[in-house]
Amino acid sequence: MKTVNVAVAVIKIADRVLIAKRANHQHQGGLWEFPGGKIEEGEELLNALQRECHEELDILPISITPLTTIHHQYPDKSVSLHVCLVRDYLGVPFGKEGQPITWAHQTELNNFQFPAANLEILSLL
Ligand SMILES: Nc1nc2c([nH]c(=O)n2[C@@H]2O[C@H](COP(=O)(O)OP(=O)(O)OP(=O)(O)O)[C@@H](O)[C@H]2O)c(=O)[nH]1
Repeated sequence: MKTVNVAVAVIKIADRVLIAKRANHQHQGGLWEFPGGKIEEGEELLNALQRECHEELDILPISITPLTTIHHQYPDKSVSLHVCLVRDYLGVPFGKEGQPITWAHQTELNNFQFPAANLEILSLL
């Protein structure tokens, strides 16, 4: 199965993390996620991360640090999540694609349902 490379932004300001709800029709739909999306052919990770944050949230991350890479096999899809920590950005985030977003306190992240691949990310925060 072909692996999909995904840029994932953990946007963390003080003790709060920005999460978004995936639309029902999407892969792993209805679950909460960190903003991001597929890295295009020949695209650099940081560029993909900035592009996705602009497309989904209307912000431009300006402080980006690689956090980890997670390889996960779903029954129908294989993904490599290239996770970066964003500590600063320009703009005011909103769900540009109509998706609900929220700033969750890091201690309450366990109350939200995430895709299985995200459990490892949550353990790092
Ligand atoms: N953005 C994002 N994707 C995630 C997370 N965790 C996780 O398993 N994924 C998986 O990564 C894959 C790519 O994400 P995506 O669906 O947002 O990418 P996209 O918008 O470019 O593609 P699409 O057009 O297929 O929806 C999906 O299979 C999704 O289920 C996460 O926290 N954030």
